[in-house]
Amino acid sequence: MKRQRYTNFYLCEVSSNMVIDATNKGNKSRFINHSCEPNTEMEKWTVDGETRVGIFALRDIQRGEELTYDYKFVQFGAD
Ligand SMILES: C[S@@+](CC[C@H](N)C(=O)[O-])C[C@H]1O[C@@H](n2cnc3c(N)ncnc32)[C@H](O)[C@@H]1O
Repeated sequence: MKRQRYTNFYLCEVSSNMVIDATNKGNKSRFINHSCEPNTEMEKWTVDGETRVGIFALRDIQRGEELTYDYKFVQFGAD
């Protein structure tokens, strides 16, 4: 990815053995940016034995307002 000069990353670690990679394909939630004061949060549910991930509002959100959530960054390496 570094070699191809990607600057936006679309990886979401759901659990220690599950990562959603929305680099090439995904729903609109792939465009939600990070904020330390987010207006949404991500919740992980188990429905009929399957893992589901949902984005839920933390407060009223105005029409046209950017959606954000806290990525809870984990840095791998210096770059
Ligand atoms: C899941 S994508 C979010 C959508 C992306 N901004 C886009 O335009 O496609 C994650 C990437 O967006 C950028 N990003 C997300 N939140 C940011 C922020 N608060 N400040 C600067 N860049 C951010 C980073 O490049 C990150 O790798």
